[in-house]
Formats: sequence, structure tokens, C-alpha cells
Amino acid sequence: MASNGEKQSGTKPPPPPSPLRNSKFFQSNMRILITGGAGFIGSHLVDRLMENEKNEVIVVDNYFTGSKDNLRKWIGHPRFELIRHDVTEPLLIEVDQIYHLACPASPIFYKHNPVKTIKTNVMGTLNMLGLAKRVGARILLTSTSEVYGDPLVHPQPETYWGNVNPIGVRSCYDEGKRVAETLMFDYHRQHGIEIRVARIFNTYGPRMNIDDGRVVSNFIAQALRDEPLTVQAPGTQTRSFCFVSDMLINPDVKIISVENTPDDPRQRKPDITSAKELLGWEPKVKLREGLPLMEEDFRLRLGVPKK
Ligand SMILES: O=c1ccn([C@@H]2O[C@H](COP(=O)(O)OP(=O)(O)O[C@H]3OC[C@@H](O)[C@H](O)[C@H]3O)[C@@H](O)[C@H]2O)c(=O)[nH]1
Repeated sequence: MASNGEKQSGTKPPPPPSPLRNSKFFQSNMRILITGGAGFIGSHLVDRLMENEKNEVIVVDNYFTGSKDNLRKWIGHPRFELIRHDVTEPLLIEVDQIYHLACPASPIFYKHNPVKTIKTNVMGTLNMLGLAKRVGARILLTSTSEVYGDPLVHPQPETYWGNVNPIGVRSCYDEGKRVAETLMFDYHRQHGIEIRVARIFNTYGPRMNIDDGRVVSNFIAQALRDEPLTVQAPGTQTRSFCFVSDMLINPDVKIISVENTPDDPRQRKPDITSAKELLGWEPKVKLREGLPLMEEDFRLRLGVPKK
């Protein structure tokens, strides 16, 4: 679709899917690969796909931010396989569908080793697309709201191309995911690969990493420890949050509205203050469906006894 003023004329249609791909349309048993399947969203996706007895699920993960613990109920299951593998290395395997989730997603983790983050996004996606092409698999990439950068349009329609800093500390992730999206669409246009791209916004729920520095996990951990909630400056930023099971109902769902002030507020300011100090009142954190489960899980991990 043309937007931001650019005309898209003369684009040729993608080639038809390979005969290998065509044969999979009539197949009901699916062997599904999930990269990053030991992570927060990945493991919920595994649960969902394992519900279908016709599916065989293979997870690859390097356990940088994921954990075997998230998959413990499936380890040893005849339809389930777990491989320690880093997607920046090629993977030769026979599968029918690929869900490519592998990448650290929390800002503190992806900024920890930015070169590795961009390698994961670029080389990892190339490797997965190469695999999809070789075996005729359909592939889904989990992209991010961060492809919009500091959006100047609210809410962001898919036709909006974003406002991204190419040299900032978040670029390894923002730009990495943008290149990953480009690769997906180029493989589709050039090789007829069947693709899906889901731009995921801030997701929360059980199995979220307690120490990933994100606002939901921080607030819950702080509340459980009876500490003040920290709101990072400027304090006016907003996010749209999606509970993990709501996201899996329709992985293509786009939950929008990331409002930011114009002066690059996404570069975290060091002056962190307590919510009370900033707002003049202590905000009440509303726990919704599923959160009691998360709270229980966090209590256990923090060693905070039940009330
Ligand atoms: O303790 C905290 C943590 C965070 N925040 C603020 O809360 C907002 C949300 O921050 P988070 O770290 O939870 O997440 P971000 O929105 O910055 O990044 C997220 O965006 C979409 C996903 O694709 C990314 O993977 C992701 O982690 C930010 O404005 C941040 O400054 C706080 O006020 N207090």
C-alpha cells in the first residue's frame, strides 16, 4: 500500500508458491517450528499449538532470555521436541510451518548485547527464511510496535512507516526488526514464500520475566515488595497493553497507541522518581484476569509469602 507519499507502481506479483508449499495446503498434520519457544510468548504459543493433537511442535531456543522451565509440562511428550540452538546459525530441519519469535525483547536485555541483537534479527530471520524456502513452509515473524519508533501519528495504522532513530541505543532492536520485516517481504516477492508479520505491542502475563525491567513486571514486583512504583520520566508516556492469552487468540491483532512526547522520550532518562512523587498520589495497580496467577508466580520467585 502506498503511503508517506511514495508511489508503488510497476511492482510485479510474487511468483506462485513452490510445489512443496502447495502440497502442504492439503496436509492436516503439521510439524511446527517455534524459534524462541522457551520464552514468555513463545511458551504460551507452544501450549496453544500442542492442544491440537495433529501438531508436532519443535522448539529451538538458546535460553538467553527463555527458560526450559516454561516448557516443563511438554518435555518428554511424544509430539514435542526441544533443541538448544542459536538462530544466527543455520538450521537444517523438515517442518511445515515456522513461528519465528527468537530475539530478546525487553529493552534491558536487547541493549545488553546490541550486536548480537541485530545479528539475531538479521541473520536469524535470513536463516529461517532460507529454511522456509527450502522446505516450502509458511513463516510468521513476530515484529514489534517498536518498528514505529517515536511515532508521529497516533494511533499507528499499518500504512504508517514510523519515525525511527537509526543510530540510537534501541536501534539494534527497532531497526533489526525493520530489516527482518523487509527480508520477509522480499522473500515473499522474490521467492513466493507465504509470510505473516505480527507487530506485537506490550504484552504481559504469567511467565513474564520478573527481572526484565519492563513496566508491568517492575510494578508488580515493587508492589509485592511494598516498594514505591517507579515511573520513569517524563511520566506522560503511554502504552497499550495486551494480556498474553488475548494476543494468542488472534496473533495478527494490532493493539495500538504508543504516545510519546516529541523529545525522544524513549531514550530512558536516568531521573527515575516514585509514582507518588511524580503524580502527587499513589496509583492503584489494577489486577485483571490472569494477573492473580502472575502475582502468585512472582511471589514465589521473590520469596514473598502469600497474604
Ligand atoms: O519501572 C518502570 C519501567 C518502565 N517504565 C516506563 O514504562 C514504559 C514502558 O516500558 P517497558 O520497558 O515496559 O517497554 P517499552 O514499551 O519501552 O518496550 C516494549 O515495547 C514493545 C515490545 O515490542 C518491546 O519488546 C518492549 O519491551 C516506558 O515509557 C518506560 O519508561 C516505568 O515508568 N517504570
